[in-house]
Amino acid sequence: MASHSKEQKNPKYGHLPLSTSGPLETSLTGNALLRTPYFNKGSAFTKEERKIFKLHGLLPQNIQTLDEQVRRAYEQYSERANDLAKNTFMTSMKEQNEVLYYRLIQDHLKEMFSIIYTPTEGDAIQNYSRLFRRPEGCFLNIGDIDRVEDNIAQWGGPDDIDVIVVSDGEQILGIGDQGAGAILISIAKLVIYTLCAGIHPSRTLPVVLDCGTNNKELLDDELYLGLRQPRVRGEKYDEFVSTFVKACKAKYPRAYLHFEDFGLNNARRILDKYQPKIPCFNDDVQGTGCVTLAAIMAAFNVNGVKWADARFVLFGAGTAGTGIADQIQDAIAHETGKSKEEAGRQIWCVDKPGLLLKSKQDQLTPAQIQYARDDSEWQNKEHGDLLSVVKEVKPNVLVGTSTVPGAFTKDIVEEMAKHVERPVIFPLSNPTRLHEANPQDLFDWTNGKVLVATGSPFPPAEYDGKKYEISECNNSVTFPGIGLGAILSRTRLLPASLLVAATKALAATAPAVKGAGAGLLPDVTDVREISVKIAKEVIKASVKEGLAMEKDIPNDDADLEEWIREQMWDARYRPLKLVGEKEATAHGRGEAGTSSYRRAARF
Ligand SMILES: NC(=O)c1ccc[n+]([C@@H]2O[C@H](COP(=O)([O-])OP(=O)(O)OC[C@H]3O[C@@H](n4cnc5c(N)ncnc54)[C@H](O)[C@@H]3O)[C@@H](O)[C@H]2O)c1
Ligand SMILES: O=C(O)C[C@H](O)C(=O)O
Ligand SMILES: [Mg+2]
Repeated sequence: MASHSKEQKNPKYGHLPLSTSGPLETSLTGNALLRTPYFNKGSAFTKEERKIFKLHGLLPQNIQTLDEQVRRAYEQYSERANDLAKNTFMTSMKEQNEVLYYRLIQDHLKEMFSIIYTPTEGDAIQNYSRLFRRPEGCFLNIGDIDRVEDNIAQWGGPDDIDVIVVSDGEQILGIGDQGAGAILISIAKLVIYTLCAGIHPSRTLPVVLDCGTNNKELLDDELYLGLRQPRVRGEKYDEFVSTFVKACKAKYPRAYLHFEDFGLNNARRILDKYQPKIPCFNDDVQGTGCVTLAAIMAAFNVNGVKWADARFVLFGAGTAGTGIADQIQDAIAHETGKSKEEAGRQIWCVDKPGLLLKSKQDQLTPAQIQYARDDSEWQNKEHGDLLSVVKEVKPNVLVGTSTVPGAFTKDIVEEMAKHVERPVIFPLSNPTRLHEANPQDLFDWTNGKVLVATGSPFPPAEYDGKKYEISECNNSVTFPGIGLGAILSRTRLLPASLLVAATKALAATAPAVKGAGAGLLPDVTDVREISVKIAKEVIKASVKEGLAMEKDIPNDDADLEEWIREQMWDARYRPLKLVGEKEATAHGRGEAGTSSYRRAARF
């Protein structure tokens, strides 16, 4: 056992273990208790609880186990006609009984991951205003900046929130501007934090920054729920983001801030501004970079390519593409001792106008500029399209974050396979229909030589009578563990060194070396254990950098892992303890903000 005590030593920054065992305290009874998803056990309330919490007459007589409830719920789920209907079923389940919701997913993780997350969540986001039944999360209005702090404050006291996921909805997956529907990406990412890293579900806060939308379909839709106006940009936008960040810092000083699916012109800029000031993370830039780098490391272990010689072509040099480029550049520099500038010369970025060139610098974003090539290298060489670049560069690795479906054509892939023995090809654009290539085609076009990973889940490919697992190279493999490490160490900042530690921890778990047919990255069913490993390395790196505010972190590796596991929330019913009656609040999170609810939520 880890040697920490359960007392709160320093209420502001010191030790506050996220214990997840023992009774939950609540003042709710009767219908109010049944309607509070965090406490509701439905038919699983025990005889004793039914008496104490005044539930007689409100439930059928038979008392059931969580397993029995899961069986029934799974039958209901299975009867839904399509993936989107399954997604909405799961949303209702979450609104009724949180433990049952998470247990149901945990027991059918492989099957349900794509329903509650990418790609089906993308469809739910596109249909947000049509499928809407009940609000969840915090909706901030750019027209009402003065209210931001009050709005944020509604989720409890300074110790009550561990992680905030925020999106402004401008670039949701590869489906563009989804306005207020972006609240669902914040919610989905938080579900993954809980599911994959045991982050306590009541200590999370999903937020959408509603800045308007430029999506004409939404603006024309009379049922659209967000601000019906063009996106606000410029100073007002920056003031909105900055007010939001300040409010988070003021109200929840211990919370870790995760930015998701911001537009190309804002994602990197916002990260660069806040990364030196608060513990924050941009999932599309950094999470994607970490998981892709780990997958490349795994691929190099299989095909024996050396970092010093490797050539990379990145197609779609936007938020994710340049995030990946940065991680690759750092890895080359670290592995070979080359300068960053030299390392960058092994990376070729292709975007809409073709290869990024220095002569076009004024059209490039600051994140792209460092990868722009000297025009002199390309005189008399074709560089306007991906095939020409592949012909010249002869890359070992080709990554797609372009949102252009089918962009990795047979010609391009065959050209790549002519020059390298085992091409590494990652079509990463989500959702599924936007992938640059289908993994089965990649196997067929390369005579089974390709090493592949994809942004969304795919079934195994088959070649020459053999099955090949297709690993999901999605930031969901990394961000939960990074968040867990950041939260438990209460890291003051999240600099690159902590992300390097996370990437190495993930790469060390790669199964591909174990034999042909295995994927490059671990399977989603192993993700909780992988999150422990990632969190452990993030925590150690935070301590090493002098950034950890948590004082009670065990030194010994085994103790540290145990300490992490102990604080991970798990979907099971805990005994309830009545502590003085009150009514539930309207927003359905229980008595958020009152001490009894919060005590209950933590202990
Ligand atoms: N697998 C993952 O974990 C993961 C993570 C983040 C993003 N993504 C996916 O990557 C894609 C891009 O996301 P983003 O946030 O970087 O978006 P973005 O808008 O910031 O970047 C997209 C880039 O692709 C370029 N592009 C568009 N059309 C092109 C074309 N015809 N040729 C070449 N380049 C073209 C754009 O100019 C832009 O630079 C999305 O589909 C997203 O779902 C996947
Ligand atoms: O949300 C995902 O599935 C991954 C990534 O953050 C994306 O924007 O595509
Ligand atoms: Mg994203």
